Amino acid sequence: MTDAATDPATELAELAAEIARHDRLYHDQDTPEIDDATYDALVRRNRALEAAHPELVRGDSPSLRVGAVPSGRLGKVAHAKAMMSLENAFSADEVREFVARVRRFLALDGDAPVTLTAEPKIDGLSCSLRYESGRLVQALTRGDGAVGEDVTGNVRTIGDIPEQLSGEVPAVFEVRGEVYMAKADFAALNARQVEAGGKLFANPRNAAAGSLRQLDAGVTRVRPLRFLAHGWGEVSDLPFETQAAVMRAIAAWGLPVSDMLREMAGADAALDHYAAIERQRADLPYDIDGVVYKVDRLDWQRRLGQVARAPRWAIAHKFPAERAQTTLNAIDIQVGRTGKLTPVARLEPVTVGGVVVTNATLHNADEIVRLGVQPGDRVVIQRAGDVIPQVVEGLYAGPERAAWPFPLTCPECGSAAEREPEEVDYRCTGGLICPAQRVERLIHFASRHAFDIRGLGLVRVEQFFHDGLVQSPADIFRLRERRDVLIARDRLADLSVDNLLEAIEAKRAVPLDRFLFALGIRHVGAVTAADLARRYRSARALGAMIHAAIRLRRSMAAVIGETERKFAIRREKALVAVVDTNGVGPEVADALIAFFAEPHNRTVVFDLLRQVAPTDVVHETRASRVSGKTVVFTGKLETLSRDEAKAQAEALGAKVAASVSKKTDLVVLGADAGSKAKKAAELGIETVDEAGWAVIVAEAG
Ligand SMILES: NC(=O)c1ccc[n+]([C@@H]2O[C@H](COP(=O)([O-])OP(=O)(O)OC[C@H]3O[C@@H](n4cnc5c(N)ncnc54)[C@H](O)[C@@H]3O)[C@@H](O)[C@H]2O)c1
Ligand SMILES: [Zn+2]
Repeated sequence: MTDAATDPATELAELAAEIARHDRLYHDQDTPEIDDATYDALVRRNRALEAAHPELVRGDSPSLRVGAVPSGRLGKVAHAKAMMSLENAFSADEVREFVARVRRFLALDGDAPVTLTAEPKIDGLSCSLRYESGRLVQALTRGDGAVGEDVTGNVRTIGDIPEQLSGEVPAVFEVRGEVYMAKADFAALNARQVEAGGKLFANPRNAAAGSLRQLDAGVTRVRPLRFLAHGWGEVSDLPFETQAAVMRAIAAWGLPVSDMLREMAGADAALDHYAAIERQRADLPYDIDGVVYKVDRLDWQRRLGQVARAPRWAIAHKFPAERAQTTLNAIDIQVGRTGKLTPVARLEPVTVGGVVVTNATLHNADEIVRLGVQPGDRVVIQRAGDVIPQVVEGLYAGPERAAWPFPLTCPECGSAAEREPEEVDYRCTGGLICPAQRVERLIHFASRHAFDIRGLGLVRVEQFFHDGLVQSPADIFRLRERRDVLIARDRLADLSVDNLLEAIEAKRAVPLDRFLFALGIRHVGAVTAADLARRYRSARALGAMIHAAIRLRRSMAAVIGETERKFAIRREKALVAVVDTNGVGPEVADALIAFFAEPHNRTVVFDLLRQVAPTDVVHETRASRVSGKTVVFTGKLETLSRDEAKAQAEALGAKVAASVSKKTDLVVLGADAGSKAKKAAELGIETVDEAGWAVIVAEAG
């Protein structure tokens, strides 16, 4: 992923892909790459963007999904009834609001209480056990909620789960609950793994998931897994009226149910039980991360129904973070894959909630100023569950002092670190040479809208990078000199080596806009690259403009009394005038020139220019009805791909936008055009169908 473009639609697309990737790593592969706090921050960002731009909510939005599609070697089976997730509450007020929402939804009057069940939220993985005539016939993991993995054989090795239920069990009854590992068993398992030189598990949840989802049930058998029931799926018959009554029946049939499950009248009683469970938390034999409340009456549950990924009649009340004091020993800067600089606090080790903490995040430069912290200070840190610890308070009380100087160069590559006026994060500008960013940039470079080198995707770029074959874009074009090395590698067959080299050769001449876009300059997306290419037409003309802009940028200095922010804005304005291109505003101009002002980047670009020649833009855009206008395509086009339609519009001098707004001049409606068509009608914007568009293209001079 690149950070070249930041319009909300692009960001939502990137978030959808990024969150889906972490869902796969966490839920499917049991190997999360990021901690839960970082993950939760992505989810929150996504929600905030969706709330601000409801029209941009994607079909594959993370807010509409549960877990991840199983990809492993275990058999996949569709759930008879979807398995859902839970909404979260983080405070007593949010719990009261949940109950108030239930009352409003059901239009309950008076103050008759809403009875809730309350029970611990166990940190394990969801499993659905299907009993037919009381016999266990199938066990499935949650998967993506619609399709789970068949773990029947594995589940049969778990002592808590009976083969045969006793008593009057409905003909079909799916018990749902949590497979988990007790804390002591987890510690013992990891100790055994150390001795055997095996893989260590990060936490009990991870160990439980890894142990249950084994191809060989023999492995599962020797892993100490447990089970607690907390609900049900498909049932042939449910002769009960409340959640609590069903849970009592499940217990009577022989399955474990939490002994802390209670029925409570109203939010306040439930909150008391929450406090009681929290007091016992540390002494419980298993990890819990909150308390789950459910509306007790089943007829009300049915009326309340569900939203996209969770029922309306239940909520998980998460435990708050835990805090401790310690000494801040040092502040280090970490560089992310997109060049973001994150300050990390190195701490005197301290135990918080049973875990030894040595690092905590400080988020960004502003946060350091806000906390007023410096190395040597006492600080308060906080962690919640598996969440990354953070510094939440500085305890320095001495005389006033200057803020800790945030480094203005990237610790990985020495390039300048810059921050835009409206942004909190500093970023490394050495995109093409910074080791922290290079793999991402190379993937972007070869991707479809950039150089479009077939066969050079993520996997190969990563291999080539780690093998030292490709460190910069120009190296890609030197691969032909390394044909022997490529062939000698066991991972590539001759034919595919030659196909790849051919695909690379074909790109020695590439349109100027693609060349520019491929550099992955912040804010220079495909559209901006095309604008610039059309304006300057040749790499030489573009280079001359950039050269002039860099000189101007160097010669500008802040005037007395001017803040950093004001100066940055004044500088951006001046650069916009030099760049002088429709569609290029201050942010883009600044990013573009900052990129080329960095000597390392210029070296990489010149090196690349020895290998490839960007082709000049020769075609004038044709005069047409839509020249200078903004066009939006929506729905499914029959005769054109989206890319081709966009190219046509651009060739006619039009600008293509992703969403309909007051600035839109024309909306082209494909089949099944949905909300955008409606919006166009509301705003009174001209629309044409695909045939109408073809006429406009044909008419153009
Ligand atoms: N670090 C990462 O990369 C990463 C990636 C994905 C998800 N996550 C983490 O996973 C969590 C989200 O996962 P989720 O969607 O499964 O939600 P969740 O685990 O927070 O809550 C839903 C689940 O709770 C379980 N549960 C436990 N006790 C229950 C009870 N008494 N009644 C009902 N259900 C009970 C059920 O299995 C249910 O599916 C977040 O905490 C997130 O941070 C982390
Ligand atoms: Zn760097």
